[in-house]
Amino acid sequence: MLIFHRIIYSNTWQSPCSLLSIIRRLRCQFSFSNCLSKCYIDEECNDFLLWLEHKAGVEISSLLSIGKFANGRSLVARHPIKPGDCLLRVPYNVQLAPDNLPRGINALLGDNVGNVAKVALLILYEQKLGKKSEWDPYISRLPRPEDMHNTASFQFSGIIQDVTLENFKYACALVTSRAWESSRGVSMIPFADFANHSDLSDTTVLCSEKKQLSEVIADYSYAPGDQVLIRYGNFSNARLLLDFGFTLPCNMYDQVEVELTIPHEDKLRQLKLKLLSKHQIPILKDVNGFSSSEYSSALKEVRFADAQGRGIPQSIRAFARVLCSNSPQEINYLAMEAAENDGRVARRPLKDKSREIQAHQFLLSKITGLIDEYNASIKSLELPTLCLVGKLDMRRQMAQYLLTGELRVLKSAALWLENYCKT
Ligand SMILES: C[S@@+](CC[C@H](N)C(=O)[O-])C[C@H]1O[C@@H](n2cnc3c(N)ncnc32)[C@H](O)[C@@H]1O
Repeated sequence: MLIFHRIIYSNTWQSPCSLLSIIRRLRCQFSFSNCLSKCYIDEECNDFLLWLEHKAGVEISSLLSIGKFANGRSLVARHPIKPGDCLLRVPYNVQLAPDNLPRGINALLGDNVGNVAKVALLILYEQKLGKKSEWDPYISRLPRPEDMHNTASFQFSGIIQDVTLENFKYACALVTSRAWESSRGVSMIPFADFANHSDLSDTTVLCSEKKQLSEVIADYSYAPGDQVLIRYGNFSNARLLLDFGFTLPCNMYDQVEVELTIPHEDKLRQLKLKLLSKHQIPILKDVNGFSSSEYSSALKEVRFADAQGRGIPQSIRAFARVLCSNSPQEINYLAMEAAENDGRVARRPLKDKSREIQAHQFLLSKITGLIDEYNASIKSLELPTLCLVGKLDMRRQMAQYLLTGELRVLKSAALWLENYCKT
């Protein structure tokens, strides 16, 4: 996956000033200032900014420089910054996209080669040119393979000679973790790609087709030395780990994929499956047309345990109601009710309260089972015999953040379900 950007349709785009954004701003400023003491200016990387400005023929940023933090390089305020200031502006002509690939290589690529693979091949091509590459000051400052932790796997197309599977994987990981979706397919945006991510930041990379540039506008005030964090997207820790090689200690976008299945020994299985597929609950099929679970849905943190709150997704509850029905009459009734309303099945509480509670207790037992599994996994990471150092210890911490974040989501759902069953 890639980083998302927003397209600017006018020159006066501003982020909405909602209560959420005010809370985010306060929390962001707290987390920015937390990083201050650990920042060092990366002089070598700032020579690269001068080179980029020279290549672009325009100023890219007068307010930011590249600093070194505990979690790698990042953009840092050079001067006081106020909301609305333009933090950086990178013209399209100094961005790397699939159309930068030399024609000779492009001609060898079939239609099946995607944009990420094309930009990855472009990076490898420029890397091979070394100092002769017009992009060398940028390419040589990209992270090395040993600095990366992405867990995504890739298809190898074997297009260019001397490109090994290992360095192709590395180049694809570079692209997925630091390129933006763009009108040119996928674009590496030098300098902007030194910005680190925070789930709490409202700041994103904006893209103006009219001005042919990408820009970042400040949403907050910064003092010199503050780290400027942007939001790559509303990404869970699982997604961050897979595509970017890091996780956050408390990620507000964490979610857990819950899979439910109708047992094969259930005599009403076929009737239930028919009802579900007829009424907009998609039945999952794997690539071979088989399925180990009939239903899967993303569970997000339930912020208010109060059973009256929005609670867990309606579609999961609907599936549980169908799953727990125990007579053809009950199933027919659900079909009839769906037809009489908006066509969606089992969206209303079952008339028989004890059956409604049963369906929710079934969900609660599933989630409690998952909680036990998560607790066991977290415990196994704490074993004193598991003596990990350096990179491995860092990866252990990433796994811990991932598991504890998902456990938090599961616990919030379990609490909501308990309250629902009680009341
Ligand atoms: C777009 S680059 C940002 C610049 C990068 N830190 C560097 O040194 O070049 C994205 C990468 O930065 C790192 N990163 C970004 N945000 C982070 C965060 N909040 N915590 C830890 N690592 C982060 C991850 O390695 C990620 O793949």
